[in-house]
Amino acid sequence: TRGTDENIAGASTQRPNHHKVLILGGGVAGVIAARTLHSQGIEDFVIVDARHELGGRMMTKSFGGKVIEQGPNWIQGTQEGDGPANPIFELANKYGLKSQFNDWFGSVSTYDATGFVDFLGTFDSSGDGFTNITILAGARVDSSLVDISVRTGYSLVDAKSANPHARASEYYHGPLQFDWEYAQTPEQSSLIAASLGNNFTYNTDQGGFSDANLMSLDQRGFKSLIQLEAAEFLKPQQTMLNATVKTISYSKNGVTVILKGGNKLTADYALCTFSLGVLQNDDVTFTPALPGFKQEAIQSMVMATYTKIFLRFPQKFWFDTEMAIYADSERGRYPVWQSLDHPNFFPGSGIVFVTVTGDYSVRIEALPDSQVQQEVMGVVRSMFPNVTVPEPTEFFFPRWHSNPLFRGSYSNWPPSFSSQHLDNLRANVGRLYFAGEATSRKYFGFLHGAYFEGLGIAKLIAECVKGGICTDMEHFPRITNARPYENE
Ligand SMILES: Cc1cc2nc3c(=O)[nH]c(=O)nc-3n(C[C@H](O)[C@H](O)[C@H](O)COP(=O)(O)OP(=O)(O)OC[C@H]3O[C@@H](n4cnc5c(N)ncnc54)[C@H](O)[C@@H]3O)c2cc1C
Repeated sequence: TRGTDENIAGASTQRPNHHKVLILGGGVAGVIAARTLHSQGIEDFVIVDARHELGGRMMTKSFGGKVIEQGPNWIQGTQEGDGPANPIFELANKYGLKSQFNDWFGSVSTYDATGFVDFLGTFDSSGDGFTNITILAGARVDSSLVDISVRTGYSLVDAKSANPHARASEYYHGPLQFDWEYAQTPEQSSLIAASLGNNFTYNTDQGGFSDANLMSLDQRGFKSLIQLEAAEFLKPQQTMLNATVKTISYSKNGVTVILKGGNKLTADYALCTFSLGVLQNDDVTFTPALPGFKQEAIQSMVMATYTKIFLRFPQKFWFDTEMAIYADSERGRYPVWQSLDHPNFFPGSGIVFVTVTGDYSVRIEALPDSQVQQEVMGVVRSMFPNVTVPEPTEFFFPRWHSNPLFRGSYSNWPPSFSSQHLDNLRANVGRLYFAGEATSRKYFGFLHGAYFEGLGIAKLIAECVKGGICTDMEHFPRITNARPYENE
């Protein structure tokens, strides 16, 4: 139990309190930042994390005799030929991660409140608007037009979802694979950022990796790839686990961090990789308060929530496809189902899970488990009216939005967030730097976004540490309108 808040008190003699660099947070961004410093010959750093292990949102759970993923599950975009590779895919190959291609579009059954109803025709045609909406977004970027919401974009390309079947299809994989990917609605999301984000990851013509989604089934957990990578270079004194940061003081000369329990760490530089949600919720106090441009950026990006609800039954009674869509009259009500009791995944496990997102996730987190279970079972029974469905033997869902170490699952870019806001979200303040999935302009929301940000920002810090040029990252003190609202 190295480095708990309690035992650090007596550890001041064992470990120095001053370092060249403090890496706050040991998720993908933090571990890759540490590896980057190490590869630049900088060893005087320590990763500080509140949890008992590295990996951050890559978090597992034992459920129904299997190790299941509470957080990320898929390598989104892999590699085509010798094109650019998703670095998470490269780590998966390096560590022999057990994974399986997940057929999101070709292995789908469709249901509504009356039971099985074949609306695959509607589902397939809901993908047709995809090209149109990304073309629309690209044209707006080329002409420097302002951003609009994905909903406005859908309407402009005439991809209007008029009934529950169409709305459930849109939720799952409408033109931009919507809520199920972005964890918020088309109304809440930026057309430009969602379109470009999709292309940079999935579209090989636009520099993307591939359109494949590889699902981790590894019983060491998806997290094992980042933990194994860390084990290759980290020395025991370079991690401090079970250590919660309460206060970060920063200046042009250095950074001081106070942990829960009162212990103090100082450093020449610090990299904060805490989630956007943590920064938004004042879980950590900054002294001095972060400057206005930084606070506006933090509060303008959105921390969305994506919730997988797991159920285990004595035996399988459901669809034989990998996926199913349930079209409720209320959009976003228990819409996307995945069978883990499938020959490709965990046959014989009796496990199925359903995903909800955005405001619906926040809603269910406020309810007791028993009520959520009751609602979910109501849906299951309406999907399978001819089956006597028993209660599940196990039921679980994580509460990402309420978790003080995350406050949501990943960021989503709203239409009111400008490209300059992203620069401001990324920018350093004094010797305090920021990195994580939310600071990635191209790959926000993804594991590879966290990876590239950890890498890129740690390189900047390494240049500073090594005494090279250390300039402030570009930021915009004021983001202004092209035209004033009052023109008289
Ligand atoms: C439900 C869910 C599903 C997802 N699905 C996918 C997917 O399929 N594919 C994909 O590519 N991405 C997916 N993601 C996104 C992916 O998990 C993230 O982009 C990535 O893990 C973020 O890494 P990070 O290093 O930026 O942040 P984190 O992993 O959040 O790391 C930050 C660390 O800071 C620590 N911390 C926070 N506050 C404090 C504090 N006060 N003191 C000390 N430590 C603190 C945390 O414990 C954490 O370890 C999913 C995420 C979730 C939650």
